[in-house]
Amino acid sequence: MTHEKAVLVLEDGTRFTGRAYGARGETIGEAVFSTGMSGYQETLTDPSYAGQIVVQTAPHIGNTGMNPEDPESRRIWVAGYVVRDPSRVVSNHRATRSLDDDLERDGIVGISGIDTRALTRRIREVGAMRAGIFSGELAELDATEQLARVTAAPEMTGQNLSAQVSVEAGEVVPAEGELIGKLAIIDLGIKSATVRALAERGFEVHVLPQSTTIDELRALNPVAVFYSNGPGDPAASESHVELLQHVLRDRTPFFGICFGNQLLGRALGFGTYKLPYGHRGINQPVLDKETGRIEITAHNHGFAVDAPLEGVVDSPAGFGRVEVSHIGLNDQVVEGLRALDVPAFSVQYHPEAAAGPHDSTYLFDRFREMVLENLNRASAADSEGQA
Ligand SMILES: NC(=O)CC[C@H](N)C(=O)O
Repeated sequence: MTHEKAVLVLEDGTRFTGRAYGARGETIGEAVFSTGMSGYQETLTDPSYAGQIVVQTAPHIGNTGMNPEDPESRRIWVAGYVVRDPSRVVSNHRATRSLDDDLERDGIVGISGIDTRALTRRIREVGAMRAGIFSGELAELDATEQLARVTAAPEMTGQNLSAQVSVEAGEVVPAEGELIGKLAIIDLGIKSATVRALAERGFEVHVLPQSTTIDELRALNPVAVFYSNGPGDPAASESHVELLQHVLRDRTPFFGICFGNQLLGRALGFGTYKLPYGHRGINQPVLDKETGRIEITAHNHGFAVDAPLEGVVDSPAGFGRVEVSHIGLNDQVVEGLRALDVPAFSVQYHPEAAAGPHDSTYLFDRFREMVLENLNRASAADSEGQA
């Protein structure tokens, strides 16, 4: 355990002095808190956290180390990491490394030993803010200069971060069991648990770069298109919204998760807005309006779709009727959308869990059913055409 000093500075001027943790140096990002008691490996490797300094409200992190099975992507993506009391001992039969090893390997500047409860309350009162962590020599930098560096950084609103996290070239994951067909995933920051859940349901999964064009997509001729979770502001992702509008016009079945839900909302003509401090954790109650069932779900979002919670409305962009399918019960936020005249739906939360409860895996089955129905309808129309 080091006693080297580190400082965390919020853009409202609040300062916390603690110990250096992970890599040394300086990092600036949006400070957000995650209430997950477990699953730090999945949180850290979720590309949706790019650009964010993650504060863990659970005080003791690192106990189970890092293992080769649980990463959600190829690296740690958080811009910075805040832990009250990092575990000094790694104790788990699956662990091959410590959390500290990976934080250092990926150059993640962190801070420990600060009052994470006070910090979380500050974020909850003021809202998500830009923050900086300074350690090594930079911990001694003048406080005014530290604050100036924080406020000079861009805010999360307006940022398009997809290119930073997406694959550069397409990757194919074979289907398990009976093959349904090719599924095109637009990789905006996909997690490996999502790819697995889709491959397990018979899709040959094509993970495509975020820059994929509609001509490239049509050339692949997929049975369906999927938009992943990912970092950044959905309002800054115009090219992905336009691509999705082509997909909807082609009537290719569509499913989206998290960022994918926000982009479906925008493609249908709704707005998106920034939540005061977002939802990040693994025990968020969500109502499925269709069944009346309440699911406990995994969340990680700072933005949300602005659509009427009740009733069926016309898509402002002309894609027919739409309804909000799921509602977050803590604060009545849109947690899912369903189009009634084109084969498309999405959820704002994480049915793939990783980490989190598995209440919502039925959504992958719903998607599979929708794709199969669409294929049956197309082949029935074909044989009618031949008769
Ligand atoms: N996990 C996600 O896909 C996050 C989506 C978006 N970046 C948000 O913060 O709301």
